[in-house]
Amino acid sequence: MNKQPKTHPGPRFFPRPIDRPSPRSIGLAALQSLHQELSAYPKPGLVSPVDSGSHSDMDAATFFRSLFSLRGYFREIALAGMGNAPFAALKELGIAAEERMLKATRGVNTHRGAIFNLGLLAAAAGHLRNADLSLQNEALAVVVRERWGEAIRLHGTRLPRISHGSQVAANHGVGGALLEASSGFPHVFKVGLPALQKSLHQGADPNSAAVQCLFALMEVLPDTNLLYRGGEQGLTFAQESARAFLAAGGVHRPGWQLHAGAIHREFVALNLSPGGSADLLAATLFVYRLQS
Ligand SMILES: CC(C)(COP(=O)(O)OP(=O)(O)OC[C@H]1O[C@@H](n2cnc3c(N)ncnc32)[C@H](O[C@H]2O[C@H](COP(=O)(O)OP(=O)(O)OP(=O)(O)O)[C@@H](O)[C@H]2O)[C@@H]1O)[C@@H](O)C(=O)NCCC(=O)NCCS
Ligand SMILES: Nc1ncnc2[nH]cnc12
Repeated sequence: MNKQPKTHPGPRFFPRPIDRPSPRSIGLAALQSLHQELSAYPKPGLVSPVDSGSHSDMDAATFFRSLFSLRGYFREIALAGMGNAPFAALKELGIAAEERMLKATRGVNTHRGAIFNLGLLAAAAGHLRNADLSLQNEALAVVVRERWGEAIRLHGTRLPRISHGSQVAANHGVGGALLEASSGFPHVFKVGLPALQKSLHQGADPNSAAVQCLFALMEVLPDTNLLYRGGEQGLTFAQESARAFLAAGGVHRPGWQLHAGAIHREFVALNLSPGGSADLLAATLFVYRLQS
């Protein structure tokens, strides 16, 4: 009999897992990403270990306490994603994490956006791991959009109209965190990730690449924190500052820290803070870690 060499039946039959992160490693990656976002400097108007930017009610220590309170949450929500949990179950975990965060910070909102954004991405990572599917390309985005997108939209219509985000939605007609999540984090996958990867590829160190990524997000994101504090004028100012920084070469220009530092001081003088962009920077760093 003519013996044929054994061939691999191909990916259709054995979707070869490229990456199978455990819930524990997903949780760790989320915390590391939030820590990396906090440490990045200079970031316009935002809190870092160097200063509190435009925030009088919090500093880096507040963020560390907040991070400590979230240490079990991302692992738990990844596990829920592995168990194919519906959005209602994820929401319960998110609300409980928000309560722990507010207790740890004595009522200051440090990580509400991150609990929501990175929580959904962690659940998506758990879901893909359970199905033995790769996390590469836009797989995480597709899971969030297709599994939970509709429920997130519905959740948004039922929220009490008291949050800053919902006031901005009513006054300026932008969708903020809810629209970003329900549509599968387009700013993370189409803006943040390419900017981070390109900057690293061009030789930037991790801190500089994170700052470059933040400016790329700020240039285009309808950031509800900027709109809440500065109205349309504040958002436009922030987007134009980011555009000018990037057009001048961003972090790839020698001495870029002086330019970024000057923008930081302008934001502080105007009491502006791009909190939504900072959250999406953390979400981008998280996706990058999961895919690396
Ligand atoms: C669904 C919720 C997250 C509620 O969202 P909503 O839009 O109603 O409102 P906010 O309470 O304003 O929170 C949304 C936060 O999301 C971040 N964000 C802003 N723009 C965008 C964007 N375009 N895309 C993605 N994310 C965005 C941002 O987070 C950062 O800002 C927070 C600080 O904000 P604030 O309290 O307004 O503080 P200051 O500017 O300092 O105000 P003052 O000092 O002047 O008072 C900080 O947390 C950053 O992370 C937005 O603020 C949610 O509440 C909800 O439903 N939660 C329960 C469900 C859940 O979490 N589930 C998780 C698993 S599914
Ligand atoms: N570093 C930071 N400073 C202020 N608000 C934020 N929201 C998320 N990260 C932040």
